[in-house]
Amino acid sequence: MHLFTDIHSLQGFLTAYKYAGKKIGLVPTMGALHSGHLSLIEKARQECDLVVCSIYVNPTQFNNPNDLVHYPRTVSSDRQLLESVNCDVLFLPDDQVMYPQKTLLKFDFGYLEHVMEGKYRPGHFNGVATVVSKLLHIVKPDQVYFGQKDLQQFAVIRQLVTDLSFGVQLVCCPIIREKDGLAMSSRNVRLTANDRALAPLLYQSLQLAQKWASAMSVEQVKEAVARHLAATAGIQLEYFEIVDSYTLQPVKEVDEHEMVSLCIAAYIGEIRLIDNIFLNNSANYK
Ligand SMILES: Nc1ncnc2c1ncn2[C@@H]1O[C@H](COP(=O)(O)OP(=O)(O)OP(=O)(O)O)[C@@H](O)[C@H]1O
Ligand SMILES: CC(C)(CO)[C@@H](O)C(=O)[O-]
Ligand code: BAL
Repeated sequence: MHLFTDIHSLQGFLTAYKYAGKKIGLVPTMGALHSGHLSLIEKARQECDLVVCSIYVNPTQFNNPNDLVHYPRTVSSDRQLLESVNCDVLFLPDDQVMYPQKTLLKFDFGYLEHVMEGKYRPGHFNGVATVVSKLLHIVKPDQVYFGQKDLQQFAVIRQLVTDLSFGVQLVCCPIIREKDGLAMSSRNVRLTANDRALAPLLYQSLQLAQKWASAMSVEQVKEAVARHLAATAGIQLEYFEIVDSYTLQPVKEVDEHEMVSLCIAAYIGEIRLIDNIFLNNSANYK
């Protein structure tokens, strides 16, 4: 695997592939890689001639400084994992490379960021859009791969890519889970043993809500999920929403929308985790 830490050398390397008409796939990550990330690399491996993974813990998307300081960083095992799935290129920039000056960019994603992650993590999507724009400019991939776990991020990036005519194809990959249903996440390693035992409750709540949604109103399902989680000390629900999978806006009735998702965010002890499932019609989400 080729390792690049600066933009000039990376672009020099990629030029030959672009001239030869090779298809380039980009998988942006913040490292501390797990099988969820590797599934994105593997999908890119199947569909592209050259697979580039970026690892960069992007400070501008962290609304909580404590979360940034404690974000797991495991570069040497990340490199081994990337080798194991035949990733071609690792782009590993530092803050000076990505932000040689304080960025003044401001994005406004309107209604897309007034709910859920945007509401509870002010400035988060501005930081995500900034760094994803930079990565797309730097690598100029044909395809870029993201996980459904960050569903709202995917919707924001869809808007960004169209608004700014990036001309890249977005690919949304399914959520990879632990055996007990917990969505894989880099932050899971920060859970205490007790909290790790509680964490599968998030996915269990989504599954219950999916069942309840066939017989109850949206409001009743939301209340039932809140009650279900309130019964467990150690879990603090931040939001549970039933949303249109594209606009991310809360729905009043499930039947009025072609694609609906159930989305949850909660603190398990000190650690904030998110998860979601498609309620219906999950095939071919783009
Ligand atoms: N369990 C998973 N299954 C599939 N894709 C995932 C999973 N977890 C993360 N991803 C995707 O991997 C990409 C990089 O995510 P990131 O590096 O933030 O990892 P993460 O596990 O989501 O970490 P954290 O949630 O702690 O920020 C994103 O597109 C994200 O949606
Ligand atoms: C897309 C991303 C790599 C941007 O920092 C990050 O938000 C993530 O890992 O989902
Ligand atoms: N996976 C989303 C990155 C974040 O939580 O900041």
